[in-house]
Amino acid sequence: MILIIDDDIAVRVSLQLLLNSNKYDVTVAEGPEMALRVISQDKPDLIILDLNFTIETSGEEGLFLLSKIRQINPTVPVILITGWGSIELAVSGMKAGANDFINKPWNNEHLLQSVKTLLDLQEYTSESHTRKELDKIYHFQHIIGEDARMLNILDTIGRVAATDASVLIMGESGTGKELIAEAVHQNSVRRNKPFIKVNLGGISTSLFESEMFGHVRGAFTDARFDRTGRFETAHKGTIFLDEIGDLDAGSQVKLLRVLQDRTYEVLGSSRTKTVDVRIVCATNKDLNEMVSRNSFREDLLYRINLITIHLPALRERPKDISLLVNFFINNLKEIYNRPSLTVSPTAMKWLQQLPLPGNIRQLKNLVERSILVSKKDILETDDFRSQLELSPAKMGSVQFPGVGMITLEEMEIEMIKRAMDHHKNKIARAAASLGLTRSALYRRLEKYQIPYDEAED
Ligand SMILES: Nc1ncnc2c1ncn2[C@@H]1O[C@H](COP(=O)(O)OP(=O)(O)OP(=O)(O)O)[C@@H](O)[C@H]1O
Repeated sequence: MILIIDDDIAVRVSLQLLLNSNKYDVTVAEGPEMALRVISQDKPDLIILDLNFTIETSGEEGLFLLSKIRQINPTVPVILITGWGSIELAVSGMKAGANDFINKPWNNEHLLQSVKTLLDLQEYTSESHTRKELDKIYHFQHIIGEDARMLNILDTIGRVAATDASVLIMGESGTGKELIAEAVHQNSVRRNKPFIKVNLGGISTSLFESEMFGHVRGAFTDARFDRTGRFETAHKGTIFLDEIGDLDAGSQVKLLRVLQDRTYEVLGSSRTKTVDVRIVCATNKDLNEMVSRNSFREDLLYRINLITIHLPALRERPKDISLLVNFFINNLKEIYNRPSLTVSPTAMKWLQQLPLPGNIRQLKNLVERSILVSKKDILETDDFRSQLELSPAKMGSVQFPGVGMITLEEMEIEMIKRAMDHHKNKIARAAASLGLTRSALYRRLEKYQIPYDEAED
């Protein structure tokens, strides 16, 4: 049963009709007292709460009621209804534990989609599965990983793929965000419809609208032909918004509007179009931190993060390194027609100790380059080491201090401290990442009196 809480009879009736005609049982409550009674006695499956439910109270009473609801039932999904002018109220409501918010006047399709998504999500309870079990239920063919955190992630995306919940994938560059986004689509009912990837980092502010919503001929000086926007191409399928943290403030508002109402206008045309898409976003930026710096809109964050996946860096799951290396080798064996290719156990151990700031992408490139350069069937540490030294990822993000700012010795001390810190004082790993032997690292730790624990070796 769905409980609608609103003091406006017109809202109650129209929501009730809409939900009834879509086969949902509905109970209505016009005030807090009745609402709390229904929640305690009848345990609704979902609640729709109008935050501005008494005109004089500017939403305070609604927020208070929400906190009461959460005390009685911490898990029942709550959808808030707010006016466009009170987006801050919606954000406060999300912080207080609501699951979604809809603006008035609402779009029926969007409201029904939100109701269905939240009810579907409630049905799934998490339990741990082995990789074998997951592969029996879902399609994750190209995703390698057996680390417990990866299994958890695969389990989550398998379960939520069937719903229309928005998914936000966070993780460093090269950790497999795009692969996970594709898996969400492939495991959903939308799998036979388009999967459209848009790299938001690569779209300039001036082109954002025309790229995303399309334009008609003559909409602006260079618009010589009609152009179909990405949302229209993705209709009925999934849109993957990559690098969402790179979107400027103006484009954030435009994106928010379409995610909010599922409607947009093609540039140069006054017709409003409706779109039905699943939203999956990815970023390697910390969006929460960006919200606190006011460089990312909080209401937009709440629109995209119903489900958030944090992909671990490869160095946090070193056991997956050997699985990945074998997977890449097996693929490349066929491509390069070298059936006996393999990696020596020592080389495999060495690879597992690498910090790999470029994550899986860097490992994949490293394996491919090493195979191309070495003509041997059994690849040894040196085959990989020589290629790693040429790897752009190794130097990519390094910023050196200006000449005269720091001595070579100070730089060496700093790098050793960082490596020790990064590898949690594990001497062997820190040494490998610095390109030193263990005894060479010990000598330097002694020389510079950097504290270490031999038991950690
Ligand atoms: N779990 C995995 N198993 C096998 N291959 C993987 C896995 N994760 C990533 N890869 C491969 O690593 C490369 C990088 O992955 P992907 O592009 O998905 O990363 P990303 O996190 O989206 O990177 P970026 O942030 O730079 O866009 C791809 O070639 C992908 O096929």
